Amino acid sequence: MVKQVSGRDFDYDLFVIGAGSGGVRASRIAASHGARVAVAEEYRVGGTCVIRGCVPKKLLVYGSHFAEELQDAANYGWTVEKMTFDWPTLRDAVLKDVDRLNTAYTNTLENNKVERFLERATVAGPNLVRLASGREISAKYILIATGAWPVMPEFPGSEHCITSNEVFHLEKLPKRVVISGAGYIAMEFAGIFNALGCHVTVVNRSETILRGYDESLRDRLLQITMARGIEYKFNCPFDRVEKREDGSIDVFLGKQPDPIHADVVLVATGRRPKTDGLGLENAGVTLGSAGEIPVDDHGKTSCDSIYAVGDVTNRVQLTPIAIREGQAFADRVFGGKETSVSYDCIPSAVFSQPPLAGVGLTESQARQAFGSNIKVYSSDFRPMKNIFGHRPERGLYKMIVDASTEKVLGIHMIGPDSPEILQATAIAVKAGLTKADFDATVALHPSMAEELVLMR
Ligand SMILES: Cc1cc2nc3c(=O)[nH]c(=O)nc-3n(C[C@H](O)[C@H](O)[C@H](O)COP(=O)(O)OP(=O)(O)OC[C@H]3O[C@@H](n4cnc5c(N)ncnc54)[C@H](O)[C@@H]3O)c2cc1C
Ligand SMILES: NC(=O)c1ccc[n+]([C@@H]2O[C@H](COP(=O)([O-])OP(=O)(O)OC[C@H]3O[C@@H](n4cnc5c(N)ncnc54)[C@H](O)[C@@H]3O)[C@@H](O)[C@H]2O)c1
Repeated sequence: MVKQVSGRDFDYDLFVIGAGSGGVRASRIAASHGARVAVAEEYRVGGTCVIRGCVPKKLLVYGSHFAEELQDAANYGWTVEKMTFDWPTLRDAVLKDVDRLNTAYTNTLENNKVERFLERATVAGPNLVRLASGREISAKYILIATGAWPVMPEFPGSEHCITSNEVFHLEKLPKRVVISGAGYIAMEFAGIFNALGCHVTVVNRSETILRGYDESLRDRLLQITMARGIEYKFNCPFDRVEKREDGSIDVFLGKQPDPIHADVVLVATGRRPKTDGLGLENAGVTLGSAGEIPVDDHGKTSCDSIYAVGDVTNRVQLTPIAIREGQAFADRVFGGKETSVSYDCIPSAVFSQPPLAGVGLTESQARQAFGSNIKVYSSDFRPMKNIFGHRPERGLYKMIVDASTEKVLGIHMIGPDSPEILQATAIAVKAGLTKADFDATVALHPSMAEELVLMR
């Protein structure tokens, strides 16, 4: 059933700008409700997650993790004669998979009869979109799903640095990598390059890595990655970057006279909503201080005919959220369903090595909300896999519980496979289960996940 679509007054019922996670989902669902939908994409259908984010990143994590598996293999009786790694082979295989997904997403749009314009689009009015070719198209609704873009702070020589956009295309594996930032992208690529044998230096302007994650897990990650050879420079803003004649790069930090020598400098200092030059002023939509599009609970902007979903709204920059927002928009506006997105208990993970993952309140967030009326359970253990592999690294699981109701407020973990384990656990936290519910569940032995039902 199509709601509120007034027949043929407009070229389309919905025009979506941006064919990424949110835009593709919204287009497909709106079309399935009977809407006439078009989408514009200026780069490649699939968006950040598929083309230069989650998917190629995770494949590089898998690829680099073989180093650890191969080192440990000898303990299991394997002889690995000569361990060599070829970056172009991994890079090209990953890029080929990106091509496959790009085609799959394009087919999805085609199969759902969503018209595609492979060019940049801007907003020309409340119901009008202008394509780069100059063509103007009218639509009853416009959905902005243009995502975000890497921030490159201003410092001399920034043009010699790369961002996550370029990191998937490196010609050769660098010997020395300097990474600016200590958030998701920095920690994930620090792990990838370190595992592949590069010397990695993480430079951060503060002392905090992975703000928002539980402190004990962050400390554990820091400890393990330092032992693995990653160097950290904290409270060190970039002063300038200079390129030498041999193509290598000198990174000067703060007032330190001696530079760090690098072959690649990756800047991972956050992503800004992609609204520059989008023409939103033509529809009276004003932007927030970070360049984001402010929206109400249903994704509606200050203009009744314009909605926005995903990273461009700068709420939670995660793919499953962009997808949910796109789905909820299409179901509500074109399917007549009163749906909205719940932002409570969003599970998230950092695919560092080892990975960490969390859902719900961290210990310090719970203390802020509940004072001393919380209980913290933890399991600090050495995974069987690590013992056998002669790895001293320990896993750490934490459960934060409301002392009055025994309700589990948050679960946080670092250790092998923690994102896989956390996804299932997040169901229990979202459902509001108690510590007693966990305790009543029989352990699945031997596993790392059994620690969750054995915590004291
Ligand atoms: C390196 C990296 C790793 C990540 N890893 C994860 C992860 O593991 N898990 C996770 O949940 N999230 C991850 N993310 C975040 C995730 O990719 C984003 O949250 C998600 O892609 C946002 O979806 P979106 O639809 O809002 O925007 P996008 O997917 O960015 O899509 C926006 C699209 O709009 C297009 N566009 C922009 N402006 C215009 C215009 N004017 N005209 C036409 N087209 C336009 C862009 O080209 C793009 O294709 C990662 C991000 C990065 C950068
Ligand atoms: N596994 C995942 O789910 C995943 C992976 C990658 C990215 N993402 C999403 O993409 C977003 C962007 O990732 P990110 O790592 O670029 O951002 P981030 O917000 O995670 O980290 C940014 C880092 O840069 C530092 N920083 C910020 N401004 C700076 C400046 N001007 N100079 C120096 N340092 C500065 C911050 O202190 C922080 O350490 C994330 O917030 C996340 O939502 C998710």
